[in-house]
Amino acid sequence: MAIAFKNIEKHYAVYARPQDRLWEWVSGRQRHRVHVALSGISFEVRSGETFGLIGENGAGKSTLLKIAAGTIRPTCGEVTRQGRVAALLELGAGFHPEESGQDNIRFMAALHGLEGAALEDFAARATAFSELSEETLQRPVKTYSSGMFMRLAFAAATAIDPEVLIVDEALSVGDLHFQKKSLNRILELRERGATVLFCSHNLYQVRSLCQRAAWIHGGRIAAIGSTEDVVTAYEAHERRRYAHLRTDAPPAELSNTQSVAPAPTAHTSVPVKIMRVGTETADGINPAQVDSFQDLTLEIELESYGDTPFHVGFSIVRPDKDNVFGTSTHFLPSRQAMRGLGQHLLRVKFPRLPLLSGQYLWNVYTLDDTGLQVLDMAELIQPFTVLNQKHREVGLVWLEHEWLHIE
Ligand SMILES: Nc1ncnc2c1ncn2[C@@H]1O[C@H](COP(=O)(O)OP(=O)(O)OP(=O)(O)O)[C@@H](O)[C@H]1O
Repeated sequence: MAIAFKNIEKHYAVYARPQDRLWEWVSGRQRHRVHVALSGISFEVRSGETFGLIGENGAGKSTLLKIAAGTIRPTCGEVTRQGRVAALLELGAGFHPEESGQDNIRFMAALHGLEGAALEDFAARATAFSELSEETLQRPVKTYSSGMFMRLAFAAATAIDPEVLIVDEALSVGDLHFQKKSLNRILELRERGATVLFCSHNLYQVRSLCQRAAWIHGGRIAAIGSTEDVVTAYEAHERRRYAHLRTDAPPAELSNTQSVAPAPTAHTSVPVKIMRVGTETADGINPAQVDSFQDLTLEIELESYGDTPFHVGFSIVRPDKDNVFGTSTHFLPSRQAMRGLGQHLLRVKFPRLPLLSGQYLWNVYTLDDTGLQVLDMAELIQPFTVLNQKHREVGLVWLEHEWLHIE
């Protein structure tokens, strides 16, 4: 066991106006309401496992991570940790804003009890990892951009080779290069046997990284167990929650090719951008209306702006976002990433498309060489209708089957 939570409760006093806190103190009469952020949380994170926390905004994930890291105390209950813990929670928490980056690194090392050669080694590794210039490292950290702050925070937190790493997804800000570097560092620590506890809204990442997960809902554990079971339960809940947004009509105009611009990611520098997604049927007739068991080809046009190795993934989804089928070049036995500056054209053939009647859309992704980090995405595009006029089966897909006559 690396972290154990036992009956954790966290209550916050919420004041309607800031001055109410003072009035309460002066008058001795309660002027706040109690917000229960966490209640009845008991579970263990096993040594060496990667454990994910998922849930809606405000569910209590960050609060639980802070309790795990010891930066806040639970109102009641107990948390125990084993091993060297590094926490990446609030950006630069624990840094002295007036001091330089370099001094802050040394201060962090001292906090971990390092001295002499060990301290120098820590400082050298953190400095190298941060990729901040000599000039930047000599400036007070209060002058840093949030990206610089993050580099320093991540570098200083992971330079101790933690046995337990606690990461809040708030840290997935910053440029793509550093995000990838941080992710690789987390994977490296994990490979060496570190325990990782992290929260994320990126369910793809949670599925790919975590052995187990917990879904926190309204401050309580709604589900805990194998990642697939927990994420599936959460997705079902999200679908029910957004059921009123369901539509039977495809959201966009039907056309057989859809340009995808500008890049829908938050990043300005997308190394491998999705330029166009199109479909083709064997008979060349309107690919926005496909018959069941007709051949269909998906065409994905990409542009790579450098030599970044990448993978490509897609999924076929229903208008309510239910995944029908998804895969990626990362799942191919060779796992060989693509690379090369310039345009790339990929074709995916679906011989005798086994989808039955209904509306479907495509999600297309470019991913890094680990298949974990999404570089660019085009979601809910290129709607198409499948008509199953020649057959009478019902459902989403036609499954291979055989009727066996027993008697
Ligand atoms: N210092 C605080 N004072 C009062 N309420 C707080 C405080 N910190 C958090 N809360 C409340 O506790 C609840 C849980 O917050 P928390 O940040 O843990 O949620 P979260 O699951 O991490 O959300 P998100 O996904 O948006 O980051 C929220 O309702 C939040 O408003």
